[in-house]
Formats: sequence, C-alpha cells, structure tokens
Amino acid sequence: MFDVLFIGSGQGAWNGAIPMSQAGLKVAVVEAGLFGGVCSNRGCNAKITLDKPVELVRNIEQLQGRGFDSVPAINWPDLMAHKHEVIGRLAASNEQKLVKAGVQVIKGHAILTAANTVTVGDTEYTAEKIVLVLGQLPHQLDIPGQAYLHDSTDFMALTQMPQQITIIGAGYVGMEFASIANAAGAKVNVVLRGHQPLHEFYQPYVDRLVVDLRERGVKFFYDQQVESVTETDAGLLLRGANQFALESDYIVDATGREPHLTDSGLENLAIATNQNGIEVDDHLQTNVPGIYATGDVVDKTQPKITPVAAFESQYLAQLFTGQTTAPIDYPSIATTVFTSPRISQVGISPTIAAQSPDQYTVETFEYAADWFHQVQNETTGSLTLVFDQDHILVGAVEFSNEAVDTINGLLEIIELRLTHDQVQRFIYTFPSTQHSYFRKV
Ligand SMILES: Cc1cc2nc3c(=O)[nH]c(=O)nc-3n(C[C@H](O)[C@H](O)[C@H](O)COP(=O)(O)OP(=O)(O)OC[C@H]3O[C@@H](n4cnc5c(N)ncnc54)[C@H](O)[C@@H]3O)c2cc1C
Ligand SMILES: NC(=O)c1ccc[n+]([C@@H]2O[C@H](COP(=O)([O-])OP(=O)(O)OC[C@H]3O[C@@H](n4cnc5c(N)ncnc54)[C@H](O)[C@@H]3O)[C@@H](O)[C@H]2O)c1
Repeated sequence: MFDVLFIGSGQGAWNGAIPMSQAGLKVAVVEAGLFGGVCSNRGCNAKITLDKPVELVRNIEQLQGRGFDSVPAINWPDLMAHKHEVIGRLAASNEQKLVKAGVQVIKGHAILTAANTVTVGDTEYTAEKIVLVLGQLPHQLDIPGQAYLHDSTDFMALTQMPQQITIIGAGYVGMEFASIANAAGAKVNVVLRGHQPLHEFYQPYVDRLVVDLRERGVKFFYDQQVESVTETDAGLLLRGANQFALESDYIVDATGREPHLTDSGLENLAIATNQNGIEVDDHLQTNVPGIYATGDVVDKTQPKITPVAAFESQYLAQLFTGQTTAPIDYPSIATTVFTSPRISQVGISPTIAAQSPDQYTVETFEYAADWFHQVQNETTGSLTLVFDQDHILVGAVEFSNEAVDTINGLLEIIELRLTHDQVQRFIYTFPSTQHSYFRKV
C-alpha cells in the first residue's frame, strides 16, 4: 500500500510527490500521457519557446531607424523544430526526476474503483491518500463543422504558419496565439463572443494591447455568435449570427478549458464536483476522506495556472509530512498574459481601488515619458501601483515588454507588506526599472 498516490503527473503532482518521497513517504504517480502534464509538454513551456523570437522582434521593431534598419522575419518551421527539440525532451526528464526521488511511476489510465483503491489496466493499487490532479481539457464549441477547429496543442505543433488564421476566443490562449501568429506573418482574426478581451486583466491596459495588435494588422470581431464552419475552395468559412462570415485557412477554438472530470471514476466514490471542478475544503480534501485534489481540476477562485498548482502540491507535501495542520493560505498571485507587450498584474486591481478612493490611492507612470524606456523606444508601456491607507503597496499592473520582471519584483514588497523605509534600503542596479520605480513605493 502506498502512503500517497497521485493521479496525473502535472505541476499539481510532482512538486509535492518529490518532497513527500524525500521525506520518507511511499509515493506513486500514475500518468496516462506525458509526464509533467500540460504546462511542461503542451502549455507554458511550448508557448514561451514559440514566443521568444516574437519578443526579440518586438524589441528590434521599436528601434527601427534608431540603430536597426530592418526587422528579421521569423522562420516558423525552424522555430517549430527548435520547440520540438527543447520541449520533446521534457517528458522523459520529468519522469526521471520522479524516479530519482524514489517515486514509483505507473504508466496508464487510473480509475478510482473503491475507497483507497485505483486500477490501472488490470492492476489494482491501494493508497492511504489519493490526490486527483486531472487537469483541464480544451472546451470544444458545439457547432456544425467543429471537426475543422483546432485546439492549443494543434497550434503549437503547426509545421507551417497559415496565411490567414482565425482565433475564436480572446482569453489567455486566444490573445497569446494572436500575438505569436501575427509576428510570424499570418493575417490574424480574433472573434469574440462579447466585447471584453482578457476580462480578468486591467482593462485600460487590455485596450492598449488591442490598439497595438490592431496597428500590427490583427482584426477583432466583437459580439459574434459563431454558428458553423464549412470547407470551401478557398479554405474554411466561419459563419455566425447576422450574416457574419469570415474566410481563413486555419481556425483555433480558444474558447476556454474545462475541468477533466470524466473517465477517472469520480462517480464510483460520489466525489462532489461542479462545472468549475472538484469541490475541496480548505485542506484540499474532497468530500471523501483521504481523497484530495490539486491544480486546474479544483473548483477554486484562484487562477488556474502553474504556480498555483505547484503551491497546492507543495502544501500537501507539508500537510502529509506533518509540517503543518493549517488550512492552505494562498499568497498574492502574479498573473501574466504573454502577449508582446505583456500585461502582468498582482494584488488589488486599480479598477477595484478606484471604487474605494477612501481606502486606496492609485499612481500611474507612463513609460513614454521615462528616459530609460526611451532608450528602447518603448512608447506604450505603463505601470500602475495601488497603495492602501498606510501607503503599503497592495497591487500593481504593468503593460510592457518587461512586465513579468517588474511585477515579480514587486510581489515581495506586496506579500511581505514592506514599508517605504524598508524599500528605500534596497540598492538596485542602475539603470533599471527597479531603481526608477520600486524606490517610489
Ligand atoms: C496553451 C496553454 C498555455 C499555458 N500557459 C501558461 C503559462 O504561461 N503560465 C502558467 O502559469 N500557466 C499556463 N497554462 C496553464 C497550465 O498549463 C496549467 O495551470 C497546469 O498545467 C496545471 O497543472 P495540473 O497539474 O493541474 O494539470 P495538467 O498539467 O493538466 O496535468 C494533468 C495530467 O493528468 C493526467 N491524467 C488525467 N486523468 C488521468 C487518469 N485518470 N489517469 C492517469 N493520468 C491522468 C493527464 O494525462 C495530464 O498529464 C497554460 C495552459 C495552456 C493550455
Ligand atoms: N499565461 C498564462 O498563465 C496562461 C496562458 C494560457 C492559458 N492559461 C490557462 O489556461 C486556461 C484556459 O485559457 P483560455 O484562454 O483557453 O481560456 P479563457 O477562459 O481565458 O478564455 C476563453 C475565451 O473564450 C471566450 N469564449 C467562450 N465561449 C465562447 C464562444 N462560444 N464563442 C466565442 N468566444 C467564447 C471567452 O469569452 C474568453 O474570451 C485558463 O485557466 C488559464 O489560466 C494561462
């Protein structure tokens, strides 16, 4: 009998499985697909590999006539080969990390069959605790011609960049892929059901991102109800309500992801679920004692992103090895949309702050007016900081090429509630964004 058995090997599993095993627990991880799950094999890592040249081209574009007189074209087939080279190795190395840490890896599809019991093929395994790390699956539009639509995994394996690409949905995946495909030379259409892309992000910066993408040729079609896709001589024809029609060569369904609740036997133990995922208590335990859940499959208000899955997994390691009995206590969580420029944010949003002016003050710094950003001719960037009544930084959002570094840097100040005097003790490298802006905190 195992002490702990994980179903799924993604970020919500291995980050906890390894320290649990190192602490002496007998741990197993069952995986039906690639070890490391979505992020490692067909999510974050693949996406950022395809985005790297986009980021570089963006920086060179900004310096046209200021040191550069041409913009290099992205060679998509070469880039894709590079992506396969980098990402193709990860599953085996993820598996080896588990093996080296003494975790038993089990390959196959696990089904919960009874309390403390899981079957994989013909073999039955028992465990004192079982952790469900089942992830999410792409939502698929239920329309005629759905078979012509592609998901994020297909896009990130494209051998040639299509000339005309249509993306349905303007969330993380839709906007990141629009940014990449545009930079790689495709004519890009983004079709939205509403009129608010990236609704979880600070909208004034989303508006700037849309303006920027539009100037680079991306077309946005708002308030569209897509109805069908048919094949034509010219390619694919997307039709919607009110005679909406759009021709393209390739269509991505980026209409979201849904918790993976089927096929794993959750119903055999009557594990409580809803459309947002598996219901858990404040110790990540489901309604069935001894069965826990982490990562994207969990019904939660926190963003369904890798660092949150990893944090939950590490929390279970502490819980199961007796280092804590406390409920999970999520810290401030930084989120980023990896468009070019990026939007990165953490803590109280300026939108929420503006609704309570007696509690918060908001300061915005436009990078166009800053000499250090003029160096790279970055004219659209901006940083907005939110302070509470004690002038402690409680939120930050940035729109810029370097937004990830800025917001990750400010995270410590926010999470540790550092005062102005404490921040003044940091001597940052000059020139840097940190020197210019963090010392204003
Ligand atoms: C295109 C894309 C880009 C993304 N980019 C980012 C990013 O830049 N930054 C970020 O933080 N997040 C990003 N994410 C989100 C991130 O990938 C997820 O938050 C993360 O992968 C969640 O990890 P997880 O362990 O919960 O589940 P997953 O990684 O989904 O792993 C679940 C695993 O469980 C396995 N499994 C399921 N059922 C069974 C079963 N019954 N038996 C055996 N195995 C089973 C599956 O095969 C899968 O490998 C991105 C996601 C996508 C789709
Ligand atoms: N940078 C990152 O951290 C990152 C990147 C990619 C994905 N992710 C994670 O992956 C998950 C999925 O991302 P996503 O972008 O697929 O989902 P999402 O929920 O962010 O966006 C889905 C989009 O599709 C639209 N939509 C839904 N139904 C539609 C319909 N019928 N017609 C037209 N539009 C429709 C929504 O309005 C929304 O704009 C999220 O949990 C996210 O956290 C994170």
